[in-house]
Amino acid sequence: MSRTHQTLGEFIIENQTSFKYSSGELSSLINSIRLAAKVVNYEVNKAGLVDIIGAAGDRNIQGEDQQKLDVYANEKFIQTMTNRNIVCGIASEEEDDFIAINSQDENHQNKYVVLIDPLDGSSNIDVNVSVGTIFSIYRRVTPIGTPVTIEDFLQPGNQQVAAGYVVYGTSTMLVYTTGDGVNGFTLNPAIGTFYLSHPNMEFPVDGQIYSVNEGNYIHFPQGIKNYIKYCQMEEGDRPYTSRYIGSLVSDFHRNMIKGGIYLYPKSSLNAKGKLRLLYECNPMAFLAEQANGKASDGNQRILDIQPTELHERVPFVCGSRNMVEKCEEFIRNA
Ligand SMILES: O=P(O)(O)OC[C@H]1O[C@](O)(COP(=O)(O)O)[C@@H](O)[C@@H]1O
Ligand SMILES: [Mg+2]
Ligand SMILES: [Mg+2]
Repeated sequence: MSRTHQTLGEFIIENQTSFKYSSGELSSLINSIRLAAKVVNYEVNKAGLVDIIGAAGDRNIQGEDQQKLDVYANEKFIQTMTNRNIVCGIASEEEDDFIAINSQDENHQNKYVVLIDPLDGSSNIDVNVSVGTIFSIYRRVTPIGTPVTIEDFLQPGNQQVAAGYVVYGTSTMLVYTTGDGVNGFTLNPAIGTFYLSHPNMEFPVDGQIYSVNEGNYIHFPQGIKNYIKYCQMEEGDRPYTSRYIGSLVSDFHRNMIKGGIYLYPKSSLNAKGKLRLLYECNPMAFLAEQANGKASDGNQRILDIQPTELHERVPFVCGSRNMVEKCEEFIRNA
């Protein structure tokens, strides 16, 4: 039987040369993320049967109760990338500070740092709703063979060399970009191989879905309230459909396929919104732009924001280009 789908491994090798810094190092890094994703997927799929659901008992630096699967996924991704000696530094939602990996060893020639949200959508773990992993990759800016510093992590999103996510849903998919479009790979669990199932993914420029936690409506700025009302009005192709899974990865993935907008605005509850710039908004914004979509904080392009802290938050508006522009218009005119 001739195989119709290319494997992720074949795709990585075939496209290695189209990557301007191509030395095989980034390919090995994506491969190690692929491996860790399979290990985490195995646990996610049997969450409920094994002691992997519920709180782990600790809080992360953001004051959130860490779920057991947050901790497990964090360990697996860090372990895999460290064991394969493929990065010089890692920052994670579940780690207070960045981790330097052998970077002070002058023989250590690794150039990349990775920022990761090991388990996205933690509130959905125990209720069997899809969750994800998000990753963002940069070339270090400090000299090779010297210890990585915070500078290597606080780079604006427009300096990312690769970004992606894994969605653990009805099927498990790995979706990523190296700045040359966005491609999606589906895991065939029977043989543990990812196959190219969604080549050249693109946001439709317009959509009919809006994704926001309307439970926070009264706390939203007037511009956001006006935009939500606009989405709900009987006019033209509206009202749009409201869909909110509560896992950024899953809401983004659906909206990229069907057309839609995801909002996590600032509010009187969270002056800067909830989502983290470095390992949630920057990677999703890079993917969105590579898929002909758009991402901003309501005013400024996410990828041009200069980060100042590892776990800083920003308001997030992301999705189909025309929908994001309409939302920005409401914010400007409020
Ligand atoms: O429950 P809320 O306030 O609507 O927040 C949901 C959002 O928070 C997140 O769960 C934050 O991510 P983590 O689960 O990685 O902390 C997003 O995935 C999701 O979009
Ligand atoms: Mg998250
Ligand atoms: Mg998380």
